[in-house]
Amino acid sequence: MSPIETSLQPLIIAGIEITHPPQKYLDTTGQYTGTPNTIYPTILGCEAHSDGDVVYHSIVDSIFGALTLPDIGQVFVDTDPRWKGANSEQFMVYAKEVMDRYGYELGNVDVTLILERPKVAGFKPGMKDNIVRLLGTNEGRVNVKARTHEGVDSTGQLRAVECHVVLTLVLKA
Ligand SMILES: Nc1ccn([C@@H]2O[C@H](COP(=O)(O)O)[C@@H](O)[C@H]2O)c(=O)n1
Ligand SMILES: C[C@@]1(CO)OP(=O)(O)OP(=O)(O)OC[C@H]1O
Repeated sequence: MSPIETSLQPLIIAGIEITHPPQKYLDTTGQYTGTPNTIYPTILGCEAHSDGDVVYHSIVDSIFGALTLPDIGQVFVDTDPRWKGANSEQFMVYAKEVMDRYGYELGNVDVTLILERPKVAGFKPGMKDNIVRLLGTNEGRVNVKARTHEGVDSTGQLRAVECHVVLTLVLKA
């Protein structure tokens, strides 16, 4: 993540644009302020080749992993101009198609988003709805959690966002 003036795109998480008031951003490199360890307010954006949707990318990678397939970066190469600024929904659609083709459906999925700020509690229902829709499942099988990194390392300093996904696939009858 970085100030939106640098990222040139907003923070998109599980298909939701995370609109928010300026957050206190700690730049330990001094890249933006010229002064290391300066805290200053900024609207955050996501630096990525695509729209950088960390939740969608992590779910796609988990599906590929469960099917013992190559990872998302091998399937959607991050130098390919087709994915520049791409809406990551299409990666989810593709992963669902692959899952179907292999004869599997979602068992359940538990997403843990690690993001210091902004707070995302109000966005969780929309995130969940999008995942349910794209994986062709129901709301009893999808969980979205969030937590901070308690100020520690690049995630705690708002320069990064992390996502852990635990997912099961079930062979279709
Ligand atoms: N970006 C975030 C991070 C966390 N939350 C919610 O805040 C609660 C407390 O999180 P801690 O890491 O401080 O324990 C928890 O319920 C998270 O869901 C959030 O909304 N946005
Ligand atoms: C899907 C891709 C495509 O460029 O998205 P990126 O925005 O580069 O994001 P990342 O999750 O770092 O790597 C996966 C890429 O394959």
